[in-house]
Amino acid sequence: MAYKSAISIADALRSSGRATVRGWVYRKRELKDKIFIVLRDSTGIIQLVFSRGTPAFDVAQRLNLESSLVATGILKEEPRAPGGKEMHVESVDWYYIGSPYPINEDAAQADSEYLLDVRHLWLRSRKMQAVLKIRHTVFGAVHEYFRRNGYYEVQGPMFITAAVEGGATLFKVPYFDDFVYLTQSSQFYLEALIFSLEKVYTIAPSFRAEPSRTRRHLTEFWHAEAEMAWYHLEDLMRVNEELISYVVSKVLEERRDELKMLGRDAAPLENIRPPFYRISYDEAIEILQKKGVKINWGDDIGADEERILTLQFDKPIQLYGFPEKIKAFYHRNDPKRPEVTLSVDVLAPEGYGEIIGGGERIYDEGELVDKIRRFGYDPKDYQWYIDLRRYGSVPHSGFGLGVDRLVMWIAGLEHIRDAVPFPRDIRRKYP
Ligand SMILES: NC(=O)C[C@H]([NH3+])C(=O)NS(=O)(=O)OC[C@H]1O[C@@H](n2cnc3c(N)ncnc32)[C@H](O)[C@@H]1O
Ligand SMILES: [Mg+2]
Repeated sequence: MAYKSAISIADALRSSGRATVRGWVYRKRELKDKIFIVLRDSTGIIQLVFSRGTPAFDVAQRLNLESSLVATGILKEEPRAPGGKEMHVESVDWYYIGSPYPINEDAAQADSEYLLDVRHLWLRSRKMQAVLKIRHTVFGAVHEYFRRNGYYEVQGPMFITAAVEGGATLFKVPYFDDFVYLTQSSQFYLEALIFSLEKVYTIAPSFRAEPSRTRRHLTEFWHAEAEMAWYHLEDLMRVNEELISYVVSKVLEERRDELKMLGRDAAPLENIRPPFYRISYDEAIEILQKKGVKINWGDDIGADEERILTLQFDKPIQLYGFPEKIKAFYHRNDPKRPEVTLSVDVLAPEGYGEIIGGGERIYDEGELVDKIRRFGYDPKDYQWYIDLRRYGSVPHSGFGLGVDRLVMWIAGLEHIRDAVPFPRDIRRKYP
């Protein structure tokens, strides 16, 4: 196969003399005696020059945008070409013309809904390629952080039978002659696993029937969750800061070109290291009220309020101590202030807001059953979860990180859909 001897475009740009490259037509410009094709692969782009009177020129004339080809030629310095080099093509060793490509060169102006309709093709764009590489680095760094710090990777089921984060966002699906829900969070299963492995994590999809279309909600999102036996809120906040700082440092180490490609100013990311700002829910309410926000103690702090808070700080905020009534039933109440919980959300700066939700879990059986009832649930629906408190229960904490939201912030994206290869929300289930 001709393309077996091909080198990557990144390697070609570092080479000289004769070489073979392979990839897809990214741009094409036809002059009377020359055709310029910008070829792309997963490593970059290079200008190919075809001269009239050669068999290669005849092939080049027939190629469409996104036609695939393998070409051999001589590499020459050319400061005006991308990467400062171009290839004068001697032969096209293999090619696939394909149909006229439905996304034209000024695609950036195309309607965003159209680009979502053809996302399976738009993934080939330089912008999406950059996002996907940043996403790859983020996922790898999350795995790395946990594995280097003594966590075991585990998996919870995707089919569950009871709400973790409230019944309003459950997807109910038929299950033979019964029904189940798609998982909202693997948390409860990780809590079972700490009695075996003590520190566990998973990166898996979570599903939320979110009725609204916002720039940070999906109906299917990637959720990095962890649970740690013997950890209290202070330990958890340290883990939050270490994890986020490590992920950001890896993106800065590996993906500066991609951040530049996206026009993302990396300066705000240089500052992301422990300690983050730590403000209580009480302090947050005061800050917001002083800013003229009509909010009272006990109200939830939503996206708009988070935006105002995060624009005040140049690092993530660990917002802790939420009132009991605005957090899920499993959150442990502060023994010194029963009206608040030992909970913490991490808010990303620059207006991005919540990326992590977590806290200490109730570990006393009676306290848990009482709170399940007070929140209007039936303890029978949580029997196995209550069992965890019946046998050798221990203090423990955990959290869930929205990985798509983390990618959205780090890459400086406007909408969470741009952080995901095939995004799903209330009006998007195709392709
Ligand atoms: N193991 C745990 O303690 C996790 C806990 N049960 C939980 O699900 N918390 S959370 O609802 O705040 O969701 C956690 C994070 O998950 C993200 N998240 C939560 N919901 C979404 C939607 N709809 N779309 C995208 N991302 C979402 C967001 O970053 C949240 O901070
Ligand atoms: Mg939350």
